[in-house]
Formats: sequence, structure tokens, C-alpha cells
Amino acid sequence: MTTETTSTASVRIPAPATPYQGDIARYWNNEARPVNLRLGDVDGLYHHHYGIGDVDHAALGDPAHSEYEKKLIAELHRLESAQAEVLLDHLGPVGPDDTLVDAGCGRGGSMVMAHRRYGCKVEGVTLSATQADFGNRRARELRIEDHVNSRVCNMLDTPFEKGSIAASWNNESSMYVDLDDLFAEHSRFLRVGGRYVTITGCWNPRYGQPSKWVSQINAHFECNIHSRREYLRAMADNRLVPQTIVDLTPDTLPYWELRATSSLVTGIEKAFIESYRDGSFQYVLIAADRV
Ligand SMILES: C[S@@+](CC[C@H](N)C(=O)[O-])C[C@H]1O[C@@H](n2cnc3c(N)ncnc32)[C@H](O)[C@@H]1O
Ligand SMILES: CC(C)=CCC/C(C)=C/COP(=O)(O)OP(=O)(O)O
Ligand SMILES: [Mg+2]
Repeated sequence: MTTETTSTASVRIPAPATPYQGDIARYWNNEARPVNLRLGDVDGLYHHHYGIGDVDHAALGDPAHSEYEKKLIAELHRLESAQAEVLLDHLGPVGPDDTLVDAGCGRGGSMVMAHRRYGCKVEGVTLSATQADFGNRRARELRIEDHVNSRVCNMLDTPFEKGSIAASWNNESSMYVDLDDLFAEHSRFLRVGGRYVTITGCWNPRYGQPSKWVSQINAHFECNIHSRREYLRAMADNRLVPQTIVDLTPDTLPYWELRATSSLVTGIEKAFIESYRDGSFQYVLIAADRV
């Protein structure tokens, strides 16, 4: 089912592997929310993930000031980029000759950051041709297209050679796939001793089952949030051994509380805030060694 069906400015578009993947491709092809585009416009790094860290209230200043909304957007963007920096901190030693894989790369903001930090190649895969075109256009504008490349490709079935990749990650993209299939593919293309990192939202087994808030988030994004237990079990089954697990829930709440006050709200803020507060949902980073 990987017949090429069409192509856009810079990418080949294989047929979706499943009807669900076709739905997700359409979802991201049509996505143009101001909360993502206006934040990306701040410095040209376009993210589709959330923020962590303390809000800088001094930088925000007086809410009555005419420049406040602009400052608020810059602050939300700063927290989202801080999230990506923390993910990159956990990739382990990476050199300029290495290649990294961003699985579910969105518009490519994290890929640019990884290349700037390590000078390495970064290969991104997304189901969305719009996103891959966007990421490749940004890479050309930044003159880093020889190092940063996005393609339309199922992250469960990539063209990367066995053992060829130094490190790889999923940043808020693992809730769209079966975790066994996902980690089998990372494990295949990662070299032994390589590093895998994910930042994800997962439901908390201590709560019992997915809460109504988690169900709302799934419906909002057409995704299927896994439990923390599923992550650890699927990693263990696929030669990925957790080295670091960080509960980022307390670090992401300030981002959501700030976002809920902005003009760019999308309606999903309450579900994140309530589920993080009631303990049914957690925002975690897991960094694992490929053994
Ligand atoms: C919430 S966005 C995260 C984007 C990016 N990681 C970031 O931090 O900005 C989810 C991404 O996962 C991608 N995705 C979902 N399922 C996928 C699959 N099976 N193969 C490749 N990409 C997939 C979507 O196309 C989208 O780019
Ligand atoms: C933590 C979880 C469960 C994430 C689900 C995946 C997702 C849609 C992430 C954010 O994308 P986005 O930046 O496009 O979303 P928004 O428009 O809400 O900012
Ligand atoms: Mg966003």
C-alpha cells in the first residue's frame, strides 16, 4: 500500500497505509490554527507541541498595555521552544556526521533546533504533505536544506537503513500509532547505543482508566492517548531501555494556565488543565538507550 499517488512542490506522497492515517494526513494538511502560526512567526521556528517552564511575568508586563498580547504570544512560544530544548538535551552525544530522525516532525521547528545545536543531518517524517512542504521551504530559506529534510512517510515504515541513526524522537506524535509497531521501527533504524526520546501526554494507570478529559483530548485531535504503562512495556519489548523518565506535568501547567488567558485559545485548554490537576493525565519525557 505504499504506491506513490501524487507529489507536491518538494515531496512525494505515498498512499496512506490505513484509512486512519488518511484521516490524520487530512487533519494536518488542513491545520492552520493561529495559536501555532502566530507563535511560529515570532522567530521562524514552527512547533506543534506544548510548552514547559515558569512564566516570565516581568517580561509580560501589564495586561492592560497595548503590547501585552504580542508579549503573551512571544512568551508561549518561548515555553514551546524550551520544551524542544529539553528534549534535545536528552539525545546524548551527537556529532556533525550523525543523522537524527524526527518521527512525526510537524512543521519542522525541532529539526532546525537540532541542526543548529549539533550541525548534524535531521530527517523528518510526517503524514502531511503541507507540513513537509512547509518544513522544506523553511529549510531552504535558512539555507540548511542539505541537512534538514522532511518527507511524507509513515513513521512505522521508514526508508532509513538498519542501525544507521544516532538518535531519534517523537515529540507529541506517538499518540497516533501503535506503540509496539513504533518502537520496533525506532529500534530497527537506531544504532546500538543510540538514544530514543519522547515527550508525550499519557494517561496515568494510577487513575484507573482514561478520564473524560483524556477522552476529550482524543476526540479533539483524533488521536489515541496511551497509558504510561504501555510506553514502558512497549519499550522493554523493543530493546529500548529507559535511562531517564521525567514527569513534566508540573512544568507544563503554567503554559496552559497562561494560554487559557490568551485570545488564541482553541477550546481544549480546560481538558489539559483539569486532567493534569486531577492526576488522570501526565506530560512525560522518556529517554531510552537502544541496547
Ligand atoms: C502534534 S504534531 C507534532 C509535530 C512535531 N513533533 C512538533 O513537535 O512540532 C503530530 C505529528 O505527527 C505526525 N504523524 C502522526 N501519525 C504519523 C505517522 N504514522 N507517520 C508519520 N507522522 C505521523 C503528524 O503528521 C504530525 O506532524
Ligand atoms: C500532549 C498531547 C496529548 C498532544 C496531542 C498531539 C497534539 C495535537 C499536539 C499539539 O499540536 P498543536 O500545537 O497543533 O495543537 P494546538 O493547536 O492545541 O496548539
Ligand atoms: Mg500548538
